[in-house]
Amino acid sequence: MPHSIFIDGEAGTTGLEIRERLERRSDLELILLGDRRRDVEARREALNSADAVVLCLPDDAAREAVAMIDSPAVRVIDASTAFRVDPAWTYGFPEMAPGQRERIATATRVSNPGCYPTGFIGLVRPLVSAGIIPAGWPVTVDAVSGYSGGGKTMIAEFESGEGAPPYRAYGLSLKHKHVPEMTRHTGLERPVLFAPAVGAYRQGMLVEVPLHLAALPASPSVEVVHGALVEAYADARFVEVAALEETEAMSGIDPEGLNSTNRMRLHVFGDRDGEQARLVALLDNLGKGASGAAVQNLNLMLGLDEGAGLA
Ligand SMILES: NC(=O)C1=CN([C@@H]2O[C@H](COP(=O)(O)OP(=O)(O)OC[C@H]3O[C@@H](n4cnc5c(N)ncnc54)[C@H](OP(=O)(O)O)[C@@H]3O)[C@@H](O)[C@H]2O)C=CC1
Ligand SMILES: CC(=O)N[C@@H](CCC(=O)OP(=O)(O)O)C(=O)O
Repeated sequence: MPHSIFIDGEAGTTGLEIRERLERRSDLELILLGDRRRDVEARREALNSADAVVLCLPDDAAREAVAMIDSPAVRVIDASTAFRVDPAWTYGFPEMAPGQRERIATATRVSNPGCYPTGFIGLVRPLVSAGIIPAGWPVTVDAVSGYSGGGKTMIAEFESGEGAPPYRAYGLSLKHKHVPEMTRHTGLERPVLFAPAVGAYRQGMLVEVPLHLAALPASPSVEVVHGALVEAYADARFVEVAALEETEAMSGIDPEGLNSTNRMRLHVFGDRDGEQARLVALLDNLGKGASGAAVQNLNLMLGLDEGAGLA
């Protein structure tokens, strides 16, 4: 019998992309509310009758939805920021650490990572674990996202034709909602300095961590940093590390390069005998950064092939 799945927020940016990935599958059956999607009683019934629910809602609405679930049998994936540093929830980044995939598979509450944190944690956590970046190190992350990262409201702003800028730096208060998540799940002790920006293109992102290698305790080379990432993701299906030869031949990197996939590619730029490196993650904010990751987690929680329905 197919597993029944309810996407709360089915008509939003993230919800629609999840729906597209699920509705062509015969092993899953979607509970769709259509015009009744804002009807609290209809949602309550769907939230309690599905085998698994994926919440694609703003934070407050996600908290309310979780409070509406009485059935202990329902498995929950939340795409919002609400539970990403909540110890009662399992962080849904299967490639993040040994054993994480298994923890997700047996969890009833999984928080789907943010798009920027997926790139940042993907780049930095293995280096902290390997002792290359000390836990107390001050770390900076710069990033640019397509405007779909801001959901329906930002899409409307950029597609209205009413003068949205080609590029906008934001997060200028240094209190972006992703900072606690980035800090917690890398093992860093100081809040990460996060400098995000949004560009006038729909989808895809670059997340970059500049490193002064010579200032780090062991003055690691570009090859040592790259080697630690290669080792961390040796068995990963959706996270890859570009070969140094490939990276060295690149003169630019397109944030749209992995759009419509659930993949993330990590790069280590810099001279092999140099003192600096630029670590850059490329991903689709709506792929591995949101909807693709949610489907990957759903597959794991239902005991299915991790990559079912994913490119
Ligand atoms: N966009 C992205 O790249 C990413 C988004 N996320 C997270 O996913 C979640 C959804 O974001 P996104 O899809 O971009 O947002 P959108 O604004 O595109 O969609 C939000 C959806 O939530 C529904 N909704 C809003 N308030 C309520 C409510 N009180 N009760 C029921 N439904 C409600 C809306 O319904 P209606 O259709 O009726 O308006 C809409 O379908 C957010 O928490 C966001 O932070 C996570 C990673 C990346
Ligand atoms: C361009 C843009 O505005 N992006 C969003 C983040 C998108 C995202 O990942 O939101 P989650 O918190 O749900 O993960 C922002 O910076 O708030």
